[in-house]
Amino acid sequence: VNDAATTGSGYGVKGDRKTLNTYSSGGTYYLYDVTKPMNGVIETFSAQNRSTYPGSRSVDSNNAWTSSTQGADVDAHYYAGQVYDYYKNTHNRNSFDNNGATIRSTVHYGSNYNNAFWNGSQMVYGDGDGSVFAPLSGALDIVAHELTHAVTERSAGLEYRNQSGALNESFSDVFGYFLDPQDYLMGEDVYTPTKSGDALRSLSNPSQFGQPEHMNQYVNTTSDNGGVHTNSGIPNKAAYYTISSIGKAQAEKIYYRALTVYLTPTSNFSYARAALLQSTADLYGSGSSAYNGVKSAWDKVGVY
Ligand SMILES: Cc1cccc(C(=O)O)c1OC(=O)C1CC1
Ligand SMILES: [Zn+2]
Repeated sequence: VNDAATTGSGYGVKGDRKTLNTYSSGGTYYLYDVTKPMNGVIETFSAQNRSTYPGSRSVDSNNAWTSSTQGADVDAHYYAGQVYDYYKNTHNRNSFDNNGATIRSTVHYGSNYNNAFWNGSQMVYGDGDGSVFAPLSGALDIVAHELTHAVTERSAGLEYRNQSGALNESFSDVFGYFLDPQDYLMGEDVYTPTKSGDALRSLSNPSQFGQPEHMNQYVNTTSDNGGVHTNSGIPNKAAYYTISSIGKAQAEKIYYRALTVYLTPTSNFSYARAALLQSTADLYGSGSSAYNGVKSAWDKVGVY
């Protein structure tokens, strides 16, 4: 029996059918994707509802990943591959470290765990409790959000507190939008599965879910590392104004350049405005409509 890259199929968290890049060895199939360039590997594990990672490799006997508990594994694997492809094809970045680092996800973490996070080496997803969240890897914007935390960590390194932390959060939400641009909502595919129309956050209307959207509404607090998931509403609104005025194609180049060339661990909102304007000038000129779009976006949220 020889080892080989194989193609499987399965159902995601929402019951949607997906084709999967898998691997067969010794008669067992693994969620192990070896199809990416420069040996970039994507691999998915299960914590089997314990609070340890990475847990054990997700396996299947016949490469048909169709059981109800495999949806989280299927989506974590498939969406991580999509995010890899986005960063490679759109920004020529080879994995989160730009050096082909293996992208590892662990699903079924904890019990009824309503969280997802990048732990510094890998992505980790809870199954949710079925009321607040369905399994969290079931949303492409969440997977992109988590993997962008890794990109940020390996580039700007924005410290996860106060304004730099809110920028860290915002860049993850903004790239979540770039991956999943049908709407400006975050996490809507898995948030409150029994209730429609709501989401964790909105880039276009941060205040709809309790976030500020202007600098004069900045929340000074010690909770949540200085309100990083709250104050991200301000740069998120600026991103919304930018995208809706200059379009996604130019916006994503500007945001990627700011994140990887100009931002630093202690950058605040005002520095982010400057970094995005400099990136726009580098790419499209300081007299471009893109430059005016970025400038007016940050003017509107009161950051100078
Ligand atoms: C659900 C959740 C809880 C705590 C932290 C994060 C975090 O990754 O910051 C988190 O994930 C998100 O915010 C993703 C975008 C929906
Ligand atoms: Zn985050």
